[in-house]
Amino acid sequence: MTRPDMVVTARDVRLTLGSVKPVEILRGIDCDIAAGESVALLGASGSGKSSLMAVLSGLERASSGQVTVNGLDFTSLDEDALAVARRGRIGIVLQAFHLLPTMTAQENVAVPMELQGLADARARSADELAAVGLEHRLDHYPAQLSGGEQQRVAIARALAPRPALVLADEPTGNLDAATGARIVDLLFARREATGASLVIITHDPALARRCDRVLEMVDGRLA
Ligand SMILES: Nc1ncnc2c1ncn2[C@@H]1O[C@H](COP(=O)(O)OP(=O)(O)OP(=O)(O)O)[C@@H](O)[C@H]1O
Repeated sequence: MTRPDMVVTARDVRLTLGSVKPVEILRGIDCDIAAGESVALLGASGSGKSSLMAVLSGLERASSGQVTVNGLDFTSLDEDALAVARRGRIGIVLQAFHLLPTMTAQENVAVPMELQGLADARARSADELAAVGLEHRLDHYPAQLSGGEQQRVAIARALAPRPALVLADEPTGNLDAATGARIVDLLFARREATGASLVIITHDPALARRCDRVLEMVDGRLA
Protein backbone atom coordinates (compact mmCIF):
# COMPACT_ATOMS: atom_id res chain seq x y z
CA MET A 1 0.00 0.00 0.00
CA THR A 2 1.13 3.57 -0.68
CA ARG A 3 1.77 5.49 2.52
CA PRO A 4 0.72 9.15 2.39
CA ASP A 5 3.28 10.14 5.08
CA MET A 6 6.18 9.04 2.87
CA VAL A 7 8.00 11.18 0.30
CA VAL A 8 8.83 8.06 -1.72
CA THR A 9 7.01 4.76 -1.90
CA ALA A 10 8.19 2.09 -4.30
CA ARG A 11 6.25 -1.14 -4.70
CA ASP A 12 7.55 -4.14 -6.61
CA VAL A 13 9.40 -1.85 -9.00
CA ARG A 14 10.93 -3.59 -11.98
CA LEU A 15 12.99 -2.22 -14.82
CA THR A 16 13.84 -4.19 -17.92
CA LEU A 17 16.00 -2.57 -20.60
CA GLY A 18 17.19 -3.64 -24.03
CA SER A 19 14.91 -4.92 -26.80
CA VAL A 20 17.13 -7.56 -28.46
CA LYS A 21 18.34 -9.15 -25.25
CA PRO A 22 16.19 -7.73 -22.44
CA VAL A 23 17.96 -7.44 -19.08
CA GLU A 24 15.99 -7.21 -15.86
CA ILE A 25 17.93 -4.52 -14.02
CA LEU A 26 15.56 -3.82 -11.12
CA ARG A 27 13.88 -6.95 -9.85
CA GLY A 28 11.15 -6.05 -7.40
CA ILE A 29 12.17 -3.04 -5.31
CA ASP A 30 10.10 -2.08 -2.27
CA CYS A 31 11.07 0.94 -0.20
CA ASP A 32 9.64 3.88 1.70
CA ILE A 33 11.51 7.10 2.35
CA ALA A 34 10.14 9.45 4.98
CA ALA A 35 10.08 13.24 4.89
CA GLY A 36 13.46 14.62 5.92
CA GLU A 37 15.09 11.20 6.00
CA SER A 38 18.59 10.61 4.61
CA VAL A 39 19.31 7.25 3.00
CA ALA A 40 22.62 5.93 1.68
CA LEU A 41 22.36 3.58 -1.27
CA LEU A 42 25.28 1.15 -1.40
CA GLY A 43 26.03 -1.78 -3.65
CA ALA A 44 28.55 -3.26 -6.03
CA SER A 45 29.11 -1.78 -9.46
CA GLY A 46 26.29 -2.87 -11.76
CA SER A 47 23.92 -3.76 -8.90
CA GLY A 48 21.39 -1.20 -10.14
CA LYS A 49 21.86 1.85 -7.91
CA SER A 50 21.85 4.44 -10.70
CA SER A 51 18.93 2.67 -12.37
CA LEU A 52 16.90 2.86 -9.15
CA MET A 53 17.74 6.53 -8.86
CA ALA A 54 16.66 7.10 -12.46
CA VAL A 55 13.31 5.48 -11.74
CA LEU A 56 12.79 7.37 -8.46
CA SER A 57 13.63 10.64 -10.23
CA GLY A 58 11.28 9.98 -13.12
CA LEU A 59 14.13 10.03 -15.66
CA GLU A 60 13.37 6.39 -16.42
CA ARG A 61 9.93 4.81 -16.35
CA ALA A 62 9.58 1.60 -14.36
CA SER A 63 8.59 -1.40 -16.50
CA SER A 64 6.14 -2.43 -13.79
CA GLY A 65 5.32 -1.72 -10.18
CA GLN A 66 4.47 1.61 -8.60
CA VAL A 67 6.58 4.66 -7.72
CA THR A 68 4.95 7.49 -5.81
CA VAL A 69 6.90 10.68 -5.08
CA ASN A 70 5.44 13.39 -2.91
CA GLY A 71 1.93 12.06 -3.45
CA LEU A 72 2.17 11.73 -7.22
CA ASP A 73 2.06 8.32 -8.90
CA PHE A 74 4.95 8.51 -11.38
CA THR A 75 4.00 5.23 -12.99
CA SER A 76 0.72 6.68 -14.25
CA LEU A 77 2.38 9.59 -16.11
CA ASP A 78 3.66 9.80 -19.67
CA GLU A 79 7.12 11.25 -20.40
CA ASP A 80 5.99 14.85 -20.79
CA ALA A 81 3.98 14.74 -17.58
CA LEU A 82 6.95 13.14 -15.81
CA ALA A 83 9.24 15.97 -16.92
CA VAL A 84 6.80 18.50 -15.46
CA ALA A 85 6.34 16.44 -12.29
CA ARG A 86 10.09 16.29 -11.68
CA ARG A 87 10.43 20.07 -11.74
CA GLY A 88 10.41 21.45 -8.24
CA ARG A 89 9.67 18.06 -6.72
CA ILE A 90 13.06 16.42 -7.13
CA GLY A 91 16.59 17.82 -7.04
CA ILE A 92 19.40 15.85 -8.65
CA VAL A 93 23.13 16.09 -8.01
CA LEU A 94 25.40 13.95 -10.19
CA GLN A 95 29.05 13.03 -10.11
CA ALA A 96 29.86 15.04 -13.24
CA PHE A 97 28.03 18.28 -12.18
CA HIS A 98 26.18 18.62 -15.55
CA LEU A 99 26.02 22.41 -15.55
CA LEU A 100 25.13 24.12 -18.81
CA PRO A 101 28.44 25.56 -20.08
CA THR A 102 26.92 28.57 -21.87
CA MET A 103 25.11 29.80 -18.76
CA THR A 104 26.52 31.60 -15.73
CA ALA A 105 26.27 30.07 -12.27
CA GLN A 106 23.22 32.19 -11.54
CA GLU A 107 21.54 31.24 -14.82
CA ASN A 108 22.19 27.56 -14.18
CA VAL A 109 20.29 27.86 -10.91
CA ALA A 110 17.61 30.31 -12.07
CA VAL A 111 16.61 28.93 -15.46
CA PRO A 112 15.01 25.68 -14.19
CA MET A 113 12.93 27.75 -11.76
CA GLU A 114 11.96 30.15 -14.55
CA LEU A 115 10.81 27.14 -16.59
CA GLN A 116 8.75 26.19 -13.56
CA GLY A 117 7.14 29.64 -13.76
CA LEU A 118 8.57 31.02 -10.52
CA ALA A 119 8.55 34.82 -10.71
CA ASP A 120 11.36 35.31 -8.18
CA ALA A 121 13.76 32.81 -9.78
CA ARG A 122 16.62 35.33 -10.08
CA ALA A 123 16.44 36.43 -6.46
CA ARG A 124 16.09 32.88 -5.24
CA SER A 125 19.04 31.72 -7.27
CA ALA A 126 21.22 34.50 -5.81
CA ASP A 127 20.12 33.55 -2.28
CA GLU A 128 20.78 29.88 -2.88
CA LEU A 129 24.23 30.53 -4.35
CA ALA A 130 25.01 32.66 -1.30
CA ALA A 131 23.92 29.75 0.91
CA VAL A 132 26.54 27.54 -0.75
CA GLY A 133 29.21 30.25 -0.41
CA LEU A 134 29.24 31.44 -4.02
CA GLU A 135 27.77 34.94 -3.74
CA HIS A 136 30.97 36.26 -5.41
CA ARG A 137 30.66 33.86 -8.39
CA LEU A 138 27.16 34.56 -9.74
CA ASP A 139 28.37 35.73 -13.15
CA HIS A 140 31.04 33.08 -13.66
CA TYR A 141 30.67 30.36 -16.27
CA PRO A 142 31.26 26.71 -15.28
CA ALA A 143 34.64 26.66 -17.06
CA GLN A 144 35.76 29.51 -14.80
CA LEU A 145 34.89 27.56 -11.64
CA SER A 146 36.77 24.80 -9.81
CA GLY A 147 35.24 21.32 -9.56
CA GLY A 148 34.15 21.96 -5.98
CA GLU A 149 32.58 25.28 -6.98
CA GLN A 150 30.76 23.64 -9.89
CA GLN A 151 29.33 21.04 -7.53
CA ARG A 152 28.22 23.86 -5.20
CA VAL A 153 26.33 25.38 -8.13
CA ALA A 154 24.78 21.98 -8.83
CA ILE A 155 23.71 21.71 -5.17
CA ALA A 156 22.21 25.20 -5.31
CA ARG A 157 20.38 24.29 -8.53
CA ALA A 158 19.02 21.10 -6.95
CA LEU A 159 17.85 22.75 -3.71
CA ALA A 160 16.67 26.19 -4.83
CA PRO A 161 13.18 25.01 -5.90
CA ARG A 162 12.80 23.42 -2.42
CA PRO A 163 12.24 19.86 -3.63
CA ALA A 164 10.85 17.23 -1.27
CA LEU A 165 13.49 14.79 -2.48
CA VAL A 166 17.15 15.21 -3.37
CA LEU A 167 18.91 12.40 -5.22
CA ALA A 168 22.70 12.44 -5.31
CA ASP A 169 24.71 9.94 -7.38
CA GLU A 170 28.31 9.79 -6.09
CA PRO A 171 28.42 13.59 -5.73
CA THR A 172 32.06 13.58 -4.63
CA GLY A 173 33.30 11.12 -7.28
CA ASN A 174 35.05 13.80 -9.35
CA LEU A 175 36.55 15.71 -6.42
CA ASP A 176 39.66 15.32 -4.28
CA ALA A 177 39.08 14.02 -0.74
CA ALA A 178 39.20 17.38 1.06
CA THR A 179 36.90 19.11 -1.45
CA GLY A 180 34.59 16.09 -1.43
CA ALA A 181 34.31 16.24 2.36
CA ARG A 182 33.37 19.92 2.20
CA ILE A 183 30.77 19.20 -0.49
CA VAL A 184 29.21 16.46 1.65
CA ASP A 185 29.08 18.80 4.65
CA LEU A 186 27.40 21.40 2.49
CA LEU A 187 24.89 18.96 1.01
CA PHE A 188 23.89 17.73 4.47
CA ALA A 189 23.68 21.29 5.80
CA ARG A 190 21.45 22.48 2.97
CA ARG A 191 19.30 19.37 3.25
CA GLU A 192 18.91 20.00 6.98
CA ALA A 193 18.02 23.65 6.37
CA THR A 194 15.40 22.85 3.73
CA GLY A 195 13.98 19.62 5.21
CA ALA A 196 14.37 17.64 1.99
CA SER A 197 14.73 13.87 2.00
CA LEU A 198 18.07 12.70 0.60
CA VAL A 199 19.04 9.52 -1.21
CA ILE A 200 22.76 9.39 -1.84
CA ILE A 201 24.59 6.76 -3.85
CA THR A 202 28.04 6.23 -2.45
CA HIS A 203 30.88 3.75 -2.10
CA ASP A 204 32.13 5.58 1.00
CA PRO A 205 31.23 3.81 4.29
CA ALA A 206 31.92 6.97 6.33
CA LEU A 207 29.43 8.91 4.23
CA ALA A 208 26.90 6.09 4.54
CA ARG A 209 27.19 6.25 8.34
CA ARG A 210 26.15 9.91 8.28
CA CYS A 211 22.78 8.92 6.83
CA ASP A 212 19.75 7.88 8.90
CA ARG A 213 19.57 4.58 7.05
CA VAL A 214 21.59 2.44 4.67
CA LEU A 215 20.06 0.43 1.82
CA GLU A 216 22.17 -2.06 -0.05
CA MET A 217 21.48 -3.17 -3.59
CA VAL A 218 22.46 -6.66 -4.67
CA ASP A 219 21.77 -7.75 -8.19
CA GLY A 220 18.74 -5.53 -8.78
CA ARG A 221 17.18 -6.06 -5.36
CA LEU A 222 17.43 -4.39 -1.96
CA ALA A 223 19.23 -6.68 0.46
N1 LIG B 1 20.18 0.66 -21.35
C1 LIG B 1 20.59 -0.48 -20.80
N2 LIG B 1 20.40 -1.66 -21.43
C2 LIG B 1 20.81 -2.82 -20.86
N3 LIG B 1 21.43 -2.88 -19.68
C3 LIG B 1 21.66 -1.75 -19.00
C4 LIG B 1 21.25 -0.48 -19.51
N4 LIG B 1 21.61 0.47 -18.60
C5 LIG B 1 22.21 -0.17 -17.58
N5 LIG B 1 22.25 -1.50 -17.81
C6 LIG B 1 22.82 -2.53 -16.92
O1 LIG B 1 22.09 -2.48 -15.70
C7 LIG B 1 22.94 -2.84 -14.61
C8 LIG B 1 22.81 -1.82 -13.50
O2 LIG B 1 23.40 -0.58 -13.88
P1 LIG B 1 23.49 0.67 -12.90
O3 LIG B 1 24.21 1.76 -13.61
O4 LIG B 1 22.15 0.97 -12.35
O5 LIG B 1 24.42 0.07 -11.73
P2 LIG B 1 25.14 0.81 -10.53
O6 LIG B 1 24.91 -0.02 -9.32
O7 LIG B 1 24.73 2.24 -10.46
O8 LIG B 1 26.67 0.71 -10.96
P3 LIG B 1 27.93 1.69 -10.71
O9 LIG B 1 28.22 1.65 -9.23
O10 LIG B 1 29.02 1.06 -11.53
O11 LIG B 1 27.56 3.06 -11.20
C9 LIG B 1 24.33 -2.97 -15.18
O12 LIG B 1 24.62 -4.35 -15.33
C10 LIG B 1 24.24 -2.27 -16.52
O13 LIG B 1 25.14 -2.83 -17.42
